[in-house]
Amino acid sequence: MATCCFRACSSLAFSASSSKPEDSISRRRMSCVLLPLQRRSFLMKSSNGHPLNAVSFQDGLSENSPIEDRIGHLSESKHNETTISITVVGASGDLARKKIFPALFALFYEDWLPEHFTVFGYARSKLTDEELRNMISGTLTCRIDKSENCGDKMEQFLQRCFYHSGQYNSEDDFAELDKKLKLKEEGRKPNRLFYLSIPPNVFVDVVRCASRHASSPTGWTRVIVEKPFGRDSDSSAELTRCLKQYLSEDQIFRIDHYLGKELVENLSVLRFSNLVFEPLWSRQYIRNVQLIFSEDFGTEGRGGYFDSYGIIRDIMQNHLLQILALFAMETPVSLDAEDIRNEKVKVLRSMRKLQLDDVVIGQYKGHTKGGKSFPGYTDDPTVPKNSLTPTFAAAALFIDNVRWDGVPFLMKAGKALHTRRDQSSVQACSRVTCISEHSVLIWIKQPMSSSFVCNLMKLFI
Ligand SMILES: NC(=O)C1=CN([C@@H]2O[C@H](COP(=O)(O)OP(=O)(O)OC[C@H]3O[C@@H](n4cnc5c(N)ncnc54)[C@H](OP(=O)(O)O)[C@@H]3O)[C@@H](O)[C@H]2O)C=CC1
Ligand SMILES: O=C1O[C@H](COP(=O)(O)O)[C@@H](O)[C@H](O)[C@H]1O
Repeated sequence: MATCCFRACSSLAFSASSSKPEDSISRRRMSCVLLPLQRRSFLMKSSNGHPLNAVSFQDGLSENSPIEDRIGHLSESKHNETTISITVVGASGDLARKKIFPALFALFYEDWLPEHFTVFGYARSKLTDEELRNMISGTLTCRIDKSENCGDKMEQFLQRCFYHSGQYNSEDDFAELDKKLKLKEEGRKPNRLFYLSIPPNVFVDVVRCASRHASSPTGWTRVIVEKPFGRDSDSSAELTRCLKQYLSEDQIFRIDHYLGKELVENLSVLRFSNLVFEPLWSRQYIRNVQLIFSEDFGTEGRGGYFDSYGIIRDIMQNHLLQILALFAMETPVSLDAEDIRNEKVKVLRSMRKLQLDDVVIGQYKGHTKGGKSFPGYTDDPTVPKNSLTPTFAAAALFIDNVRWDGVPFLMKAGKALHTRRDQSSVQACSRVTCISEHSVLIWIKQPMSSSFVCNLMKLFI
């Protein structure tokens, strides 16, 4: 169940980041969303069994009234109503700005948030509510099918966004956040969601502080955790152990947003629902598989997170490995999340231990092109000058099973490369018929309509 929600949530949250109108959020995918927030029907129940009733949004007493008065007064009339408070922790950062706030706006625009909800940004940076709104308003787009009243809707959404500055390990700061949340919740039964858009080394601090001082007293409390989940197996296990001191497993939603890319979601359907592909999907016809992540911009101020992890932990170990597993797995018993996960695990367990000789790493340097200068990785002020963190890596991986024996899975990932960012692709090339370069080319970042190119002539020669 949790996996289903996490996949759906990631698709929902991140499909909102594109500015292309054809990327409209599909209602099909929304039907399995992490936040069961459909305003009109509210048939789904939250994890603690409370229904998410429709609520009305009224301001109640004036801002100047004491908090207790406001809450006390309102709770008489609203104690049966439910509200949701979404706190984006790390609100000043790249992910929050580019993807999370736009995704929340898209939900709001499409009426998928309950009538009463509040969004809080939380980070150490000192910002006012207005500064947060200015920051995020630049990334909100009306890329949804109909863009009527978009400006009004943006304004309404921004008015529901607030900011609280605090340290990630300060219980006092989270207690202050709790007071502000209560004020906005106005006596309604609150459900609270914390989206951890921060480097993993502060996950546990935040979860400790939030669960002790800012969890919902009567509704559910859930936490979305971003990858990477630790630096290695030991730290990943330790992270899970620590999180579980404060949360039960069904409160934790782990996200890999590449699973939400439309084509990644459709990879299983492509394979298992099209009889033409499945017989060709093996060492017999596929010479190699390439998974390429290529961005034409660098860290741009994200060194605080990136430098401790590097490109392998940022992209390869999670996004690309997830795609590899989906690409290579055997037919699952069903397309249910658990069944797919079981098949993916089998692929990962069949993988040969990576040899150093099969890996290349690098770091981008500054250069000048056409009179314009491009900074190197260590020119980024958030990166230590002597950093050796890789920003590029390429590796040849092998799966030692009957289907894939001897077929290299080539992974490449890099920041600040020459190629444009929409050139991530999965390539498969027929062993027998690879006259030109590609037999099957799957674009991950492109909209569905132009993202799958299949040269049937070559496949069937
Ligand atoms: N950027 C993206 O596109 C994606 C990112 N992610 C994941 O999201 C998480 C955040 O990524 P992103 O937003 O890019 O990262 P950022 O570097 O932008 O960091 C987010 C915020 O965390 C705080 N921060 C940064 N470095 C540190 C540090 N060393 N210690 C404590 N706080 C710090 C900063 O806020 P302040 O100083 O104000 O407290 C910053 O604004 C990561 O786990 C990443 O893997 C996942 C998918 C996509
Ligand atoms: O997880 C991450 O992904 C982004 C790229 O995501 P995309 O959806 O825009 O392709 C990457 O820039 C970032 O470094 C990484 O943390």
